[in-house]
Amino acid sequence: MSIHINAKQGDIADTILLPGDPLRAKYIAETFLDDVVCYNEVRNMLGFTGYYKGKRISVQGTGMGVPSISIYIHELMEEYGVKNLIRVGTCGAIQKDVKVRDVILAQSASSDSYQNRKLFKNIEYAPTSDFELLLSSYNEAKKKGMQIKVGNVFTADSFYDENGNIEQLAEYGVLALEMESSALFTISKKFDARALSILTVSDHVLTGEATSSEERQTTFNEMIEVALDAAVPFIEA
Ligand SMILES: O=P(O)(O)O[C@H]1O[C@H](CO)[C@@H](O)[C@H]1O
Ligand SMILES: O=c1cc[nH]c(=O)[nH]1
Repeated sequence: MSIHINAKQGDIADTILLPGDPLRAKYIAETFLDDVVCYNEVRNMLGFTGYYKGKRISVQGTGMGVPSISIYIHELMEEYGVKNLIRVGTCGAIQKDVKVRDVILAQSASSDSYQNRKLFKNIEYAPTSDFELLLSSYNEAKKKGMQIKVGNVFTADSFYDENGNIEQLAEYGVLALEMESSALFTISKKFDARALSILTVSDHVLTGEATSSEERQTTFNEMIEVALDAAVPFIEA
């Protein structure tokens, strides 16, 4: 047991999907996995382990923002030995050619979070996803005929940001805003684990367009299937 996850050793697979929303974790487990066991209900941050195409995999809600995901991934890697972590989240697009419902593979994550500045002091550390997981996901998305985007995302510390510099981020190639990937990429490196974020564009920050909940469900399914199929080659048992 760890402070925020009351699973026993061995309850959590070495490969895990990480949605922000714990109910998305439940949806993924119930829709895509077989022989599912719920291993965590602490704070309702649900975690499940089951089988996908015969391979053992877990799915765990992380909550919203850098502090919340940092707690869960730290405990998953330090206490339970998790080795492959794939965030399956939503984001807001800030480029004209990135459309609502597109799926983005986050190659890297810029951020205004203070966490890495505190950690690295004067160094501008560049949080980067795992290349092998990125490549595997890209190939799976192409196999499924999806228009996948790959690039830098922005991990924002505030959802409602009065001083957000969206235009400059867009000018410098950032594709979308979300709230967890920079911490996921940074902390996973420390634990010598692989990490990637796959994000569905739920809304467009420039135009205000947003998906309906039904549409989101279908697009989420594409993202989840990419994540699961990309993860399979990395699962040992
Ligand atoms: O849909 P999730 O995975 O929670 O991701 C996005 O949605 C939340 C904000 O609404 C933030 O956590 C952001 O990163
Ligand atoms: O963090 C997020 C998620 C969706 N849309 C946004 O603008 N920000």
